[in-house]
Amino acid sequence: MNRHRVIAVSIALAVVAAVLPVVLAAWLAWQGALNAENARLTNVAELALARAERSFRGAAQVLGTMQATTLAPCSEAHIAHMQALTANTPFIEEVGYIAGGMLRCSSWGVVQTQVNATPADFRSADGIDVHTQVQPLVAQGSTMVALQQGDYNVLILPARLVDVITDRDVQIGLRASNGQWIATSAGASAQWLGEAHPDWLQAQVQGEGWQAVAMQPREHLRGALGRELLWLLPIGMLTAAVLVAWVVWLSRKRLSPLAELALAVRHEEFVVHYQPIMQLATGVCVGAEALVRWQRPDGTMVRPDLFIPLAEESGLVQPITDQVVRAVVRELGTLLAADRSVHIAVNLCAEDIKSGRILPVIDQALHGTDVRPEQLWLEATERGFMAPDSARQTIEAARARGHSVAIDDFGTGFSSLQYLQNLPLDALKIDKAFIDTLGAEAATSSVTGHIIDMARALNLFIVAEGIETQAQADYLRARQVDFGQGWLYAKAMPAEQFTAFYQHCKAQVGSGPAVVQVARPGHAQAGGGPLPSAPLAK
Ligand SMILES: Nc1nc2c(ncn2[C@@H]2O[C@H](COP(=O)(O)O[C@H]3[C@@H](O)[C@H](n4cnc5c(=O)[nH]c(N)nc54)O[C@@H]3COP(=O)(O)O)[C@@H](O)[C@H]2O)c(=O)[nH]1
Repeated sequence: MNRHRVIAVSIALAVVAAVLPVVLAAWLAWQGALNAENARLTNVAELALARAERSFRGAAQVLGTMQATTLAPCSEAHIAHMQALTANTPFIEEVGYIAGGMLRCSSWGVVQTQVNATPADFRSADGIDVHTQVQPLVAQGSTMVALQQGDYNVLILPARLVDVITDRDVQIGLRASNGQWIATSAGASAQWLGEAHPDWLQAQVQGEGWQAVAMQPREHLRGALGRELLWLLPIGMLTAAVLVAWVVWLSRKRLSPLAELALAVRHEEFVVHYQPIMQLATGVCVGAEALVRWQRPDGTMVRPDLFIPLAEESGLVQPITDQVVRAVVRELGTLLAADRSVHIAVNLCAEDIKSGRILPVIDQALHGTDVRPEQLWLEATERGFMAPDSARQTIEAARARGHSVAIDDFGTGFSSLQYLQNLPLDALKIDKAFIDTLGAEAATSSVTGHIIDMARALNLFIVAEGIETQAQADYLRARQVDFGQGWLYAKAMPAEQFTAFYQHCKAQVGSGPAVVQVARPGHAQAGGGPLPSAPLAK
C-alpha cells in the first residue's frame, strides 16, 4: 500500500472509529431505555393482574360462603350476612340472591326484581359465570362485572380490578383468556386497547385465565433515553477517542520510515546498480561495486545513504544484503560465468562481518550457478572490523571459500592500524573524502599519500573511490594505486547497462587476468604475504 492509500485508509478508519462507538452508545441507550420502559410497563400489568386475581379469589370465597349458608333466604339474618361479607371483602360492591329468574334480595336489602337472563360472557376455570357488562338493578350507576355461582352473584366495579398506582397516561386493561375484555382503567377503552398503536409501548402478562395489558405513549422513552445516554454517551465518546488515537498511532507507525522500509524488504522493492571498477594503469574494467537503491511502488528511487543507516540500526540491512547478493547472481550470472576476469563487490554490514551469517547465504545464491566465489568480493566499513576476533573468523571463512575481502571507506572510521595489520584483508578502499582533496592543496591531501603507502606496506590492493577528475586519476596512477571507481569513468548503472559498458571497455582495451586461479595460494601472513584472490597480479 502506498503512502496515499495508507493515509486514505487511515482517515476512513479514523472516521469509523470516531462515529461507530458513539452510534453504538446511542443504540445501546435506546435499547436500554426500551427495556427499562418495557420492564416498568410489564410490572404495571403484573400488578393489575395480581389485583384482579385477588378480587376474583375474594369473590369466589364470598360465593362459596353464601352457598353454604343455611339462613332463610332474604331473612334479616341472611341479608345481614350478605352485608357483612360485602363490607369485609375488598373490591365487592354487592352480594345478591337470585331465585326463579328474580333478584330476591341483596346486601342492599329485599329487592324482588326481574333479572335479565343473558348467557354468561364466559365461565372461569373454577366454574363461576362472568357477566362483564352488568347494569346493577339496585345501585344504579356504572356498569359492573357480575360473578355468579348457584343462587348467588357478586358485583365488582371493573375499574377497581385494574386500579394500580402508575403514571396518568398509562392505560391498563384486563381480559379473559377468550379475549373478552373485563375491565379497563379510567380513560381507556377496550376497543382502543385491543388495537396496535405504533406510538405506544405495550406489555402483556398472562395469568391463569386472565391477561393484563398495559400501554403507554412512546414519548415516555425520551426521559429513559436521556438517563441511559447520560452514562453511555461519555463511554462511547471515550472509546471513540481511544480508537481514533489508536488508528492515528497505527497509521503513524505504518507511515514511519522504519515501517515503510520493513514493507519494502517484504515486497523486495530493492534494485541494484553497478559502478564499474577500473584498473588505473590500463583502463581495463575489472568489475563493479553493487550499490543498492530502493525503488518505491510509485517509481521514485531512494538513495541508499537515506535508508541504509536506518536499515543498519534496525537489522533490516541483513535481508537487504541477501536481496542484493541474489540480484547480483541473477542479473550478472551470465556475464560472470562467461568472463572470469570480472568481479562484483558487495557491501556487507558490520553485523554480518561479526557473525559470518552472510556466508551460507552467498553459498546458497551461488549454488547451481556457474559463478565462482572468487568473483564476489566482500566489502565492509571499518566499523565491521571493530571486533577483530569475530571479524577474523568471518574473513578467514570467506577467503577459504574464495571471496576477497576489502575494507571500505578507509580513513573515515576509527581504524586501529594494529588490528588492520592483523586482519587477513585483501584490499583497502580509500574513501572519496580523501580523493576529493587531491589537487586541492588541502592539509588532508597529504594523508591520502600516507594511506596509499600504508596499504602498500600491508600488501593490500588499493581501490580509490569517487574519482571525478582526470587530475585525481593521474595522481593515483602515478602513486600506483591499483583500481579506481568514480564518475570520471561511470556512475552506477543497471545490470544491462553495466554489461554493455563492460563489453565496450573490453573491446577497446581488453580484459584483466582471471580472478579464478587454478591453485589459490594461501594468505601467508595477514597484511604481509602474497594476496590470494587478486583479480590482477600485483
Ligand atoms: N550495506 C550496504 N550499503 C550500501 C549498499 N549499497 C550502497 N550502500 C552504501 O550506501 C552509501 C551510498 O551509496 P550510493 O548512493 O550508491 O553512492 C555510491 C556511489 O554512487 C558514490 N560515488 C561513486 N563515485 C562517485 C563520484 O565520483 N562522485 C560522487 N559524488 N559519488 C560517487 O559513492 C557511493 C559508493 O560508496 P562506497 O560503498 O563507499 O564505495 C554508500 O556508503 C554505500 O556503501 C548495500 O548494498 N549495502
